[in-house]
This record gives sequence, C-alpha cells and structure tokens, in this order.
Amino acid sequence: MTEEKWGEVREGLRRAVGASNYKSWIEPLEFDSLDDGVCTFRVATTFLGNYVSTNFGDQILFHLNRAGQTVQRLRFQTANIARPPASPAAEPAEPAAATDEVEFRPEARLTFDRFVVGKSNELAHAAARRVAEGGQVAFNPLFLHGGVGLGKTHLMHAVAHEIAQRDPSKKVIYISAESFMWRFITALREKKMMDFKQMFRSIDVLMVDDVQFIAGKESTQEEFFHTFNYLVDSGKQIIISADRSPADIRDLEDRIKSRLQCGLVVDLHPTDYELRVGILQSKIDYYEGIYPGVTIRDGVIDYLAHRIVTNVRVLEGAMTRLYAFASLVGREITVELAQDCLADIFKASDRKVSIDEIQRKVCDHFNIRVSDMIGPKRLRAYARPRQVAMYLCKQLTNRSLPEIGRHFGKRDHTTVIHGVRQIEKLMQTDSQLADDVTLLRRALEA
Ligand SMILES: Nc1ncnc2c1ncn2[C@@H]1O[C@H](COP(=O)(O)OP(=O)(O)OP(=O)(O)O)[C@@H](O)[C@H]1O
Repeated sequence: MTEEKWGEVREGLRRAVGASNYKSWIEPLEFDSLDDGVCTFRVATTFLGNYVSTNFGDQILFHLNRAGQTVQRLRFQTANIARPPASPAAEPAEPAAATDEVEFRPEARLTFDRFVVGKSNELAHAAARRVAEGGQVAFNPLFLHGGVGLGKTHLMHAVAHEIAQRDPSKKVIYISAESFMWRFITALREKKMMDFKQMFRSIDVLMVDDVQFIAGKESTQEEFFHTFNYLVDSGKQIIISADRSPADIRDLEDRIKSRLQCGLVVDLHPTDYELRVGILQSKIDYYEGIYPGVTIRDGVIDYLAHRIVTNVRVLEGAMTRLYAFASLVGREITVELAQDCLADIFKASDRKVSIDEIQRKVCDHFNIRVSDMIGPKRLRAYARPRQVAMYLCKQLTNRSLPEIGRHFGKRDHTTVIHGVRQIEKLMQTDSQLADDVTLLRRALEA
C-alpha cells in the first residue's frame, strides 16, 4: 500500500470516527508497511498504539479492506515520533505553546440528546444539565467520578454544547489534567507564567478531565489550586472528573481535596442491564448511518447487554466491530455472528468473581460470619448483608437466580429476586447503604 492510499483510507476514517477522534488518534498514525496481510503503523507511544487498536482497530481494518487492501491484522510499532501526549478528548493533536488558547470544540455526537439516562447515572446527568442551564448554580465545582467509560467526558462535552447554544459568547474550556500540567511546565520553562495565568483566568466554564493525574505533582497542584480558587471566587463554573472521589485520590493535598468536595460530588455507578440495553438501542441509528444495509436481528442487543458488563466504551467497541464485520462479509448481525466475532471481548468481560468470594467480602465488611449469612436467621443484622451479597452476585456473576439461591442455604430464587429488588430500592434512599455497596463492588472488581 502506498502513503497516498493510506491518505485516502484516512479520509474515510475521518468521516467514520468524527473530527475530534480523527485528530487525536488516527492522524498521528504513520503508515509503515503492509506485508502478508499485516499492516504496520509507527506510533509515538505504546499507549497510543494500544488505544487505537482497542477502540478503532476494527474500523481501520474495515476501511483498509474496503479500499481494496487485504489486511487481516494491524500492528503498532513504537517509533521515535515527536508528538504530544494523546488525549481521548477533543484537544489539538499538535503541541500548542503553553500560553496558546486551549482549543476546544466539543465532539458533535456527545450531546445530552445522545446520553441515555438510567438509575446509575441519573444524578450526574441532572447535575450536568443544571450546570448547563447557567445562571446561579449552587454547586461549584461539580465533581463527576466513576470507573472508565461510564460517560464523564460525554457529560462534560454535552454541557459545553448546551452552553454554546444558550450563550455563544461564553468561553468554555475542556482540558485533561495531563494537558494542564504539560502547559504549566512549559510556561514555567519559557518564563510565561503571567500569560498562562491570564489565559486560564479568562475562562467562564473550566472543565478538567481525569484530575487524579495531578496527584503527587506538587507544583502543578499548587497552580491548579490557585486557578481553581480564582475562578470559583469570580463566580465561574468548574466541572472536574476523576476515576474516584476526591477523598479517595491519594497524594492529593488535603486543602485541594476539601475544595473539590465543597461543591457537588456525584458518582457514576457501573451500568445495569437496562441501561446497557438502552444505550445499545440508542446507537443503532448511528451505526446504520455508517454501515447502510447492515441489519441487526432481535435478541442481539439483549445478548450483548447481558454478556458485556464492563463499560460503555467496550459496548460501543463491540457494536463497531459487529457492524464492520457484518458489512465486510455481507451478513446480518445475529447472536451467532456476535459469538464468533466478539469471543475475545466476551472473555475479557466475563466476570471472574465467585459467589464464595462475594459472601466472604460482604461478611468481612458487615462483620458477620458466613455461616450466619447463609443460615436461616432472619435478624436484620444478617438479612441485610445477605441481600447485599445476593445483589452483588446478580450484578457481578453470570449465575442464574436459582444457582445464587442454592449458595445461600438453598433459598428459593424468589427470595433472591426479593433481596436484589430490596437493595436496589434502598440504595435510592439510604446513602450509607449505597456507599457500602459501591465500595464492596469496587473491591470485588479490582
Ligand atoms: N449513558 C450513556 N449514553 C450514551 N453513551 C454513553 C453513555 N455513557 C457512556 N457513553 C459512551 O461511552 C463512551 C465512553 O464514555 P466517556 O468517554 O464519556 O467515558 P469516561 O467516563 O469519560 O471514561 P474515561 O474515564 O475512560 O475517560 C463514549 O463514546 C460515550 O459516548
């Protein structure tokens, strides 16, 4: 394949993945060679290669083959390419000077309309909407936290879209904490701190993604703290995201933790089955637009939502691969096709936690004995942890309800259903219980 051909393929990819993804992830790839069905690209970092392979590999394969190249596999070779750190967000791919305006155009598809709301993300969604409406917002900052691929970045971009629509004069900036640090260090080196400060302090809404990244980086934390204080004191809105709550970010100074906590801290919980179904259904139109003529059989969405429980990004990756593959081989998408085509994703997503492990962890947490949990006693002190464990078994294992019941002293599956529902209901009103369950879940998934 020639460089030129790759140029053509890239154009197709630009339309398929969107301008922002294209700039961050596809443009930095340098075509190296195509031998024996293996297409090799040079990339600046291993991370870039891995990310592209996981998230865009199927689309690249599809577009290469559609352009007449016979490619079965992609290979990413780390080479000495001078590139800035890639970020999954819509930041410029070329290294900007520390004091250049942060260029930010929210990704077109990341709007509130396309964000599917379920129990696990409804509070985060409502808070983001409230911030987007503007006016006096009682909580500043809004701190969104949760595991990977659960929609934090999506919500931030959605806020930016909404604000731009309501008041285009507002300066809304989204930046990853990594990029913030990089700009700060460069400004220090180039003795341009005044310009740096000026630039960040002229913002109306500042969004910082993955703030856990600055933990342990003392001078960056210090500067972040000053910027943060200045903006909040000037009545400007800040939205922060991280993979965990402020209190749980190690090596973050206490004064920063407490400032981050003084607004509204909202957790995006892992998705439940219903939300996964909703998200997959909402994406069908999008995929049908990219792969016209490919149809998906009833039952496939349910199957995927049941099998893939990790995060929404993986769900999307599975859909992309299915559509690309079905389009390539001219077949409709069936459960059988999904089984063939997604075996590796299913394997990675298969829950490995056992019922025994869940019971032990829950008992440790509530300080009771496993024999009491599975025994006949109905005291609240045993019944509640039992229901929590049943709920976690339903969420974290592929075991059927009767199987779960058998592990809890041969209880009937209706008892398990009752226990699961009870916990779901209580988590809405009892924040202590909700925290307990979240903590246990994270510990078991870790
Ligand atoms: N509720 C949702 N409805 C529709 N799409 C969603 C939802 N949640 C996540 N997604 C999609 O899943 C993908 C990953 O989401 P996003 O990048 O916002 O995750 P994140 O929480 O920021 O993850 P990370 O911590 O890895 O950056 C995106 O393509 C996003 O559009």
